[in-house]
Amino acid sequence: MISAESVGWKVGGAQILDDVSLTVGAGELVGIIGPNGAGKSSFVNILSGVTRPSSGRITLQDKDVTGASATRRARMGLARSFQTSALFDGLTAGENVRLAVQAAGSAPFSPFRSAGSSTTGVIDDLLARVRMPGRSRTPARDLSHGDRRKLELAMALASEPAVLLLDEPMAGVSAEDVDGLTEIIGEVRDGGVAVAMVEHHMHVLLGLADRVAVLHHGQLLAVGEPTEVTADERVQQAYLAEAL
Ligand SMILES: Nc1ncnc2c1ncn2[C@@H]1O[C@H](COP(=O)(O)OP(=O)(O)OP(=O)(O)O)[C@@H](O)[C@H]1O
Repeated sequence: MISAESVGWKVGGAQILDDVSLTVGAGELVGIIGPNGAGKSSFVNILSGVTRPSSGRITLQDKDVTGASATRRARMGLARSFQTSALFDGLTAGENVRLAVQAAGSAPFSPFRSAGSSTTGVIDDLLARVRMPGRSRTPARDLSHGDRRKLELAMALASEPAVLLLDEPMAGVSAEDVDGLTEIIGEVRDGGVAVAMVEHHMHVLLGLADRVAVLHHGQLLAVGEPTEVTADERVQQAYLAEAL
């Protein structure tokens, strides 16, 4: 679904990413781990089109998108969530999702268009998918941190993406909400979406991911099934001993 081939990224003489290759297939969840500053967010930015790589190639659904903007990639089926919140606090949960649904729709985007009944149905479905039924009228600013992350997920799912990139979706979330988010993300993957996810909650990621990719100093140190990767001595030395 999405593929990075020998991706490199240089900034001001610093080699942030070096020869990184990784593919995420439909219905697969690949966890991206690595110490702080390893290049995980930079890699997600390159996959999503926020940053152009200095070398290498990105393909999305078998099409070369290396030079394509984030907007174009979104139209081609890619959605992402950010480390920081992207919600409109002054709007309700339902209104936030409605904006995402309308932005994803084929009709010209108008945030001022009133919600049609079909859009309302889609909004309710999306809120139900993220375990927030009946929260449509709650102002976003009144939601718990965990519910905010779920709402962001609902908004990312509004475009019915083929590929979903998640950058620390559980950062700062309570243990109870971590369980809920884990279930939701697992269901998204089981629905056939290719999911790539950066996450510091190691036990969650190792339990959820089909494969794990370890970045270290901008290079791909290892990639494989969670048990394989955690048993890798180089990975343990580089990272896991301190993280687990
Ligand atoms: N726009 C930029 N210009 C210069 N250096 C950058 C830029 N973006 C990232 N870096 C550097 O690239 C390295 C990797 O950063 P990145 O945020 O991708 O790491 P990370 O693995 O996501 O870290 P964390 O786990 O702390 O979020 C860091 O040394 C960072 O300072």
